[in-house]
Amino acid sequence: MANAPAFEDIIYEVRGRAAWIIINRPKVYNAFRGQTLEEIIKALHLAGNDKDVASIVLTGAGDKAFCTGGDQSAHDGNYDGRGVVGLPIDELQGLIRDTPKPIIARVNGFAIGGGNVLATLCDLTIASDTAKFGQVGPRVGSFDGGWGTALLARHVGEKKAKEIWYLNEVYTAQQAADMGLVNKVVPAAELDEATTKWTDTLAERSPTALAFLKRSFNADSDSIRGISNLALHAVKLYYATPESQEGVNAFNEKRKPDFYKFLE
Ligand SMILES: CC(C)(COP(=O)(O)OP(=O)(O)OC[C@H]1O[C@@H](n2cnc3c(N)ncnc32)[C@H](O)[C@@H]1OP(=O)(O)O)[C@@H](O)C(=O)NCCC(=O)NCCSC(=O)CCC(=O)c1ccccc1C(=O)O
Repeated sequence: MANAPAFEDIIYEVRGRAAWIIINRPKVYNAFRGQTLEEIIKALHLAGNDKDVASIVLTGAGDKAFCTGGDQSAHDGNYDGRGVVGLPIDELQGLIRDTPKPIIARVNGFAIGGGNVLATLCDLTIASDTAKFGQVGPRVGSFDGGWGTALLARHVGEKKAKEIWYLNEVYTAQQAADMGLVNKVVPAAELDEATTKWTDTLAERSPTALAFLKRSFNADSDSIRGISNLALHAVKLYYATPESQEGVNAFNEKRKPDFYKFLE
């Protein structure tokens, strides 16, 4: 690939007519730090502007995780990068919607926290039968009050979205498909073949029709962008509190958080 930037946290590959963006931090279950998001943003621009690329696949390395959200070991009341909470997360989330090519989440393991939000934002989701989905915010001192709640509720309905966020259960790929969070579940061994079948089909479709369809679907839910921005600034204030820090510390210390003292 000519002039491809050097990446450390991701792998960027063009396979046929599809660009594959693979989060490559398996030791932390493909959790992201500031640099990871910067690299995904660069890769999306690269793929979006490449005339040989018809669609984009976002996935995680290995078989344990798609992405488990923010790297809790790089979270000290703020993450370690650029942006409102030390992550350019709003920029990435907006870019997933604004890139005019279809983006497929290939979910190969845990899609948790901010990783679940990334899958929620992708145009299509294909999952291995071993994948697991869930939200953890109230357990680890975080929340996504924008795309992660409002767009999720459009996919699964508001009662289910509340259950996901309030109870923090882990759902199987089939349960996620039944609730509308996943388009297709395939045996783990067939995940790449099934993903490639989709990207081959997308490569045969009219790119202009696909781009207008994507913009059209987005136009209807774009008011969530403003809510997301507001919620990001709210979460910044929350991250500065001992209550949020109790959640992060408990995860890093592998113990249950003690939130009782914060009840008002
Ligand atoms: C994913 C689990 C449920 C898996 O559980 P289990 O199978 O028991 O494995 P573990 O032993 O827990 O984990 C294995 C190994 O991986 C490490 N790890 C896992 N997840 C993370 C992580 N997120 N950060 C760092 N490290 C992680 C874990 O420590 C283990 O390492 P060892 O060295 O082997 O001990 C479970 O792991 C789990 O629940 N993980 C927590 C996930 C989490 O807390 N994620 C962060 C949520 S908050 C977030 O994502 C916000 C970031 C963000 O994008 C945002 C910010 C502000 C506003 C909006 C957003 C937004 O998301 O939109």
